[in-house]
Amino acid sequence: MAAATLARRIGRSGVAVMKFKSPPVNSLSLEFLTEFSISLEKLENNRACRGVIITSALPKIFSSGLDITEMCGKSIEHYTEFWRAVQEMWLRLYGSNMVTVAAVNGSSPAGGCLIALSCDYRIMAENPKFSIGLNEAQLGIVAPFWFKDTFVNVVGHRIAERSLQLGSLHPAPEAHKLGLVDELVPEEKLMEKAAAVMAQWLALPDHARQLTKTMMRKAVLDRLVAHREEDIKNFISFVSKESIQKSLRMYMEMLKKKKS
Ligand SMILES: CC/C=C\CC/C=C/CC(=O)SCCNC(=O)CCNC(=O)[C@H](O)C(C)(C)COP(=O)(O)OP(=O)(O)OC[C@H]1O[C@@H](n2cnc3c(N)ncnc32)[C@H](O)[C@@H]1OP(=O)(O)O
Repeated sequence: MAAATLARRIGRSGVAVMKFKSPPVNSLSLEFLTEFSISLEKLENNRACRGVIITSALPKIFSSGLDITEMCGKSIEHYTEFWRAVQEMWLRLYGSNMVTVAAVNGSSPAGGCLIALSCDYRIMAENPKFSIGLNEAQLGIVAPFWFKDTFVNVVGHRIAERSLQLGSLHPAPEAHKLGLVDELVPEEKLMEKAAAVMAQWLALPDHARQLTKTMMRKAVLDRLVAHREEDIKNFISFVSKESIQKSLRMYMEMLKKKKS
């Protein structure tokens, strides 16, 4: 597999850097999600690793979100496997005991935004051309409850409600103002800043920080664990509707037309 790549820099600092590299836009295919989850699991089980910085190896794009082609014209079995992989990735990342820092070096719509929101801290390149948000409504689809819960836990109910209903993609300065990202820095300083933030978080005893993180996130994680099969059924019934398939096809066509 060659989708998400992991530069193994778990030196004395105990910090790994994971760089997404799945051209052209780091879309989250089944293969990508599977590799990402396996990489996270390996790091989680590595006692030498206490933190991970997640970033992109591609210019201008952190991740374009779920791979829309995985949700178009496929079988029920495929939708089931795909959605389980999306859930798995989120459960691992949001529930990670490691310190997780997103160094958002490009645009990050929908599932890409979810990855950033699931980290402990988000630093974004201060380029107003880069945007981030849960734009599902713009595609005629609905962000699942656990995307919404993750968003609410970062920005609060009112901002999440407005942003979700409008399917807003916020340019970096606006995302910072809303609290969607914690800091903006010049792109060339992004990794340096991420390492500094990581060092600050790792200065605390792991057990206290981990128990606190669990306390803050457990209810939201438990909700998906308790409703996992129901959530898969919901996804299948939603994505199998002809009206939704039509919306997704039109959106893909719009992306292609935008180029020409
Ligand atoms: C009950 C619950 C039910 C449903 C919930 C489902 C939840 C879904 C969450 C999601 O994540 S949905 C995905 C949302 N993603 C987007 O809306 C992003 C769409 N992409 C873009 O806006 C742009 O591509 C970009 C800003 C990321 C990059 O722009 P640019 O650099 O100009 O590249 P292109 O637009 O030319 O794209 C290159 C190439 O990649 C294809 N592509 C882009 N995004 C996706 C994607 N998410 N999935 C699959 N393919 C994607 C695009 O069509 C181009 O393909 P070509 O064949 O024309 O080269």
